[in-house]
Amino acid sequence: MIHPIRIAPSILAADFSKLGQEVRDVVDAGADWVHLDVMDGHFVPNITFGPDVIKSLRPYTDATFDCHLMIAPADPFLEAFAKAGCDILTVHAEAGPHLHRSLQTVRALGKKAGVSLNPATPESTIEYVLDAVDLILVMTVNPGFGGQKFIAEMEEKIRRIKAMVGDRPIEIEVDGGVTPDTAGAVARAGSNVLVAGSAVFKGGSVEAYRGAIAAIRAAAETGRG
Ligand SMILES: O=C(CO)[C@@H](O)[C@H](O)COP(=O)(O)O
Repeated sequence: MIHPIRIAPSILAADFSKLGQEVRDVVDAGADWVHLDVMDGHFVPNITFGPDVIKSLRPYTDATFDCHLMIAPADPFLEAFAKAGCDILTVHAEAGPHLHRSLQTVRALGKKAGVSLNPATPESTIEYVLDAVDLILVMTVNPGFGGQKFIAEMEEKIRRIKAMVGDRPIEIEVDGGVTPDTAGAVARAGSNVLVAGSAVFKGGSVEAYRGAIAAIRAAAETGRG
């Protein structure tokens, strides 16, 4: 199944003193989804925000809230994130022993279920949950921080995941070091959702966001074509 290219700016790189306005601006600038990086200081060595902050951002846009839960355990918090207004809830394959149950819980809450893989985690880890997922998030950096270098070896992993997914209607997302320079390669490998934090927000204005999103989209669409 061919999904459209979607650009999902990560607000991890936005100005946290005016997050609501940043969310509105980045959607006005052409973002398809808003990517929300939830970090717990335990699963990853950084802390960001939780469901209350996401709930406070919800009125700023109707765009899809793509929530990447870098927390362990995730299960006790899934309902709170669903109620906060997340549309997609992505849990890490490494975050708990009962991945299939976590994914089932997300769908039972009426949300799209995503699974994420750290760079060192092989794609075989998710072979038996493919029918329980709507999205696979391939980390192209080690999670925890923005502004890191894209790990080029992940292109092969994306290709393998794309082949494994086959005709299933699963979106393949990449996250970490995505810029106009790397977008073509990840789209060619088979991903259609591109998360970008610093490459989008570094400009600091709506016009700069618009230019960065357009450049990433053009590179991805050209790379795919
Ligand atoms: O989940 C993460 C980091 O853990 C990402 O969403 C980053 O925030 C992407 O940032 P850039 O590499 O695009 O700056």
